[in-house]
Amino acid sequence: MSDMTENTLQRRGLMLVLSSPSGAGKTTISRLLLEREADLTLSVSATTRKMRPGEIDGKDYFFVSPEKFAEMVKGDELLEHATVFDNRYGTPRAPVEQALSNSRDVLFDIDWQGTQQVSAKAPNDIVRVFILPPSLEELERRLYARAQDSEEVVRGRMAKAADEMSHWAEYDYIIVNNDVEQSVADVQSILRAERLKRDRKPGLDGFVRGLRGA
Ligand SMILES: Nc1nc2c(ncn2[C@@H]2O[C@H](COP(=O)(O)OP(=O)(O)O)[C@@H](O)[C@H]2O)c(=O)[nH]1
Ligand SMILES: Nc1ncnc2c1ncn2[C@@H]1O[C@H](COP(=O)(O)OP(=O)(O)O)[C@@H](O)[C@H]1O
Repeated sequence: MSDMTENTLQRRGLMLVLSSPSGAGKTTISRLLLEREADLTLSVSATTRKMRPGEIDGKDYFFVSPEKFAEMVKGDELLEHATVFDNRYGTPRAPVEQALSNSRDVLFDIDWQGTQQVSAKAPNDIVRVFILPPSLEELERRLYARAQDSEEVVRGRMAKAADEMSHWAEYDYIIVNNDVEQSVADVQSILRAERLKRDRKPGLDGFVRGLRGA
């Protein structure tokens, strides 16, 4: 008789990456997802950018000096890192490894550069979702509606949007963020299906052999 305990079917945690041009709604979607998915942990990035009103150090980002960031890179403490809008961003490695080994899924809000690096390091564990705005006009409206960036910053982000969006084909799933509730439901569907994938359940072979009486 093979062991048919839940343990046999425990799956490896997966790495769910959300990318989008700035202002398309990634942060909004991520927050709702984290409220609704108990097994999902956010990877909190380190960044050298300034804190925005309402942001919390250690929750939204680890806000660090350029010197501290350079130290983290040198000490190989980051799983990936990149420069975006003149600021440096990176994913601390240790919390991600810990969450995955505890069978938790990890949510990453990182850009295409970071996605490429994580894809190269963990091709079997990564699930990549790209979020598009319904239109360029709406993207601009959302950047202004957020009202946290100056006109100059918004112009810079709009100029960067086309560049970011040129990487859409490097992602597994594409969501057009018209309606937040629909977008969150779509990401939940992706998560649900990906969690059921055969490859994520190393104990499946023994389990099925047991069912077949082999
Ligand atoms: N490669 C990488 N990109 C990151 C990381 N954290 C955030 N980003 C990206 O950096 C960009 C700017 O993020 P942010 O300053 O929060 O602006 P926002 O996207 O407008 O909210 C976004 O595209 C994020 O996805 C990270 O750890 N690594
Ligand atoms: N589907 C949507 N419809 C309308 N406004 C949205 C939608 N998704 C996000 N927003 C708004 O757009 C702005 C940018 O969203 P945010 O989540 O901060 O984007 P990002 O993290 O991609 O930069 C915020 O003011 C947010 O409330």
